[in-house]
Amino acid sequence: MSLLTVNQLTKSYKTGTAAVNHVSFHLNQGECLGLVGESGCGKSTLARCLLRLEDIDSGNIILNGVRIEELHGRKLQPYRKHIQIVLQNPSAALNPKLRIKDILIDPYEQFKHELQLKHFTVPSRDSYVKQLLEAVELPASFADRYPHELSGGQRQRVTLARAISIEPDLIVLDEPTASLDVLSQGAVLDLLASLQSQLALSYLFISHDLAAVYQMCQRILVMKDGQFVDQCEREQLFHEERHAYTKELISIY
Ligand SMILES: Nc1ncnc2c1ncn2[C@@H]1O[C@H](COP(=O)(O)OP(=O)(O)OP(=O)(O)O)[C@@H](O)[C@H]1O
Repeated sequence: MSLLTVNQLTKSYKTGTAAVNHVSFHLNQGECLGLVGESGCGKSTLARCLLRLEDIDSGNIILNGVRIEELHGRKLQPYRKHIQIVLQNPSAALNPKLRIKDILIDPYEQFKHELQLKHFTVPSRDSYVKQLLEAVELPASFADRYPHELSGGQRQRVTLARAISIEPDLIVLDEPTASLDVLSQGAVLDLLASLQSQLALSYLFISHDLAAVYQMCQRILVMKDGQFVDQCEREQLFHEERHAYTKELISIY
């Protein structure tokens, strides 16, 4: 079943041509959909449009059967809890002045009146934070630390814990392992896969790293200059009939 359907989405900035240009795709419930393309092709812009962090020029974004592209403010709020995002740089994503426990409780505080959690329970704030840290394989004692007291890989686990805390349907992973060393990258990818099955999550997995995309995703979209030039099932990624641009990306990585 389609969780997210995007029709002819276009977004341009005042400074140039369309960063995302008439893009259409769907993402199924439980799927990990890959999005690859070189720097500047429009991946993050598309991600921000899906999160409604940007207004779009035209097109539709349909989430769980509801058109959300024109919703604003309080009307958009109920849909925000269905999509979360994890960004490349966990240091920038975490407020340095807050302890990890306060960072992790924040989305819950924001949405608690409309949440129906199936996996986590909230008998107390401490217990909930402990469950979240456990889910991303961090010690409970990290609750009292500040972000700068964690390694890059541990900080990325905290951003993941925050993203899963309200059990969204979809997480947009925008280069989630790009700032990590190779060992941490592998560990975070394994964790993402295990969280996906435990929490029945769907992912839009944006990455330069074709090996990671191949490992994680069932289907792959290839973007160039704001448009999709190719798409395929995972098994077809290295096939001869791929678009010349896909082959170029494969040859680089
Ligand atoms: N806020 C903005 N104002 C003006 N132009 C922007 C803005 N954000 C992005 N762009 C432009 O839109 C295009 C797409 O950028 P975007 O960040 O979406 O690419 P990307 O594929 O995510 O790149 P990367 O992999 O390097 O993050 C680029 O030409 C970029 O310069």
